[in-house]
Amino acid sequence: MQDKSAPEEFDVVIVGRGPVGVTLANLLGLRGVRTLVLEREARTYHLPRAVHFDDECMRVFQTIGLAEAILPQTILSPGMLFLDADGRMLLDWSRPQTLTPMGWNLSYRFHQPDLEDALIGGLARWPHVTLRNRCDVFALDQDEHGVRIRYEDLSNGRLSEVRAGYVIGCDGARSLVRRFIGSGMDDLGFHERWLVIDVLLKRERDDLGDYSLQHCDPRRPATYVRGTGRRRRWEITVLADEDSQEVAQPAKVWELLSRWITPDDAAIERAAVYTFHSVIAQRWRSARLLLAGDSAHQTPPFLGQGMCAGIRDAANLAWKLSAIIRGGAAADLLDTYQSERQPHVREFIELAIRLGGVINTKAIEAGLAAGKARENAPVRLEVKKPLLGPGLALGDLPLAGHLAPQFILSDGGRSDDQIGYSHVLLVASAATLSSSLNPSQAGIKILSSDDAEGVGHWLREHGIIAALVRPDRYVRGTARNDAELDRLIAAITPSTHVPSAA
Ligand SMILES: O=C(O)CCc1cccc(O)c1
Repeated sequence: MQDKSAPEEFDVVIVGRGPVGVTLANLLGLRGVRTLVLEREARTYHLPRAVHFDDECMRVFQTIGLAEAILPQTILSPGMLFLDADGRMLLDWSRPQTLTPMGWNLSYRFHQPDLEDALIGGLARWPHVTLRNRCDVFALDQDEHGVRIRYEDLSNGRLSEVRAGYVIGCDGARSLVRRFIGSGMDDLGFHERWLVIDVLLKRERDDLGDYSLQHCDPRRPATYVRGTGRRRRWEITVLADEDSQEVAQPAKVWELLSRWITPDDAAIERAAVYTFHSVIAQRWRSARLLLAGDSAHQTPPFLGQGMCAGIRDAANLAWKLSAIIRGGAAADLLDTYQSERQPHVREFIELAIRLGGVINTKAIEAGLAAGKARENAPVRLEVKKPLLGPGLALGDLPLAGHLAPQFILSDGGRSDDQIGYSHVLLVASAATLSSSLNPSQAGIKILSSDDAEGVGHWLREHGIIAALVRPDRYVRGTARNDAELDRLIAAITPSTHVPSAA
């Protein structure tokens, strides 16, 4: 008979029910990992925070089977224009309106509460995933077997404890889990107060446009972002001598908005001063405690990449956790989490800071290495996706650490749906594999030109005969010849593959 006083056991406890925590919970749910999400607040925070995500994020939402639920809640972003104080275009960051190699559009705008509802709704599919709201974690004690998590149920003041193999802090900028890890923060130097104003238009205002706008007026830089439906956001710099509370008062807010809208046009949903930081935690892991999302890194918003970085953390981390918990992989697999993700997120934060420099000073050439400004023409900005940092990628091989594309299957479907959240070996023909090499025995799926014609084209384009792609869709390694293919398959030890879900 079970000892009634024994605490409940989970494989993973996630602290924080924001988009990063709940995406992670869905990924772990997919892999059969027993997961508990503990959230301090009662229900979805009803005000918007993040407003933009990219094609890679949508691919993660596809992986957890929620892209179709999320897509109707989004609008496509045509991009962002940087204008000088006289309205002349300095920098053009238009986005193609076609599908990218990820199989999705490059840029989506959304209302965060809608996204959170879809992600939280998705948890109901996993009987082994539990969400507890109004549960405030206050203590984490690690021993060699796991972590003891103590929390207060804020609805009745009752203290409870559970045990877990791992605790992931998706608990935001002021993370409690980070405090228990004892991590300091590397400061990348950008800390600015901005007034963030969300409004609901009372009537259509097509003249405001669909592009996001950066008003690079050194006197008072400002950002405009078109949201979904009638939602619009302005972010306006707070000047050095201004008081954060006073500048957020309705009269002052309307004064600042007056060049674009008046109270006849819109109602203010929220106006609050935020300090945008650029920091990265020095330690993302201490044994069984890990960080993901804003607890690990914070960026100025100018690239719209803050939440995206956290979703990437979740996609990188979940398959590694499940390989350890369900596949018997060694725990040092988790050492590759920070080493891979930190340089990647750092590159995005540094670019966002440089963009912030453009917005503040108009100094395009100083701010960006994006090409020379042509006479009377804006510089075009193209943002390249960074590479994964050092970790599992077989770095001396082509494409290692890059994202692999998603292919259209012969039956019209999408390759990620066939592959799932698993490793896959891309080969021109399954016959390429000698009988002694059997990746499927190691739980690795195989996708060939027979399944999707694009596979062969892509391999030829890069001069390779095979590519091993991880569950988070990053290329782990490739092969240019049979010897390299042998090496690639040998690298897929049972310690790092993800077993099929129960
Ligand atoms: O790329 C877009 O359309 C919006 C990105 C964004 C979101 C929020 C603030 C900001 O400065 C940029």
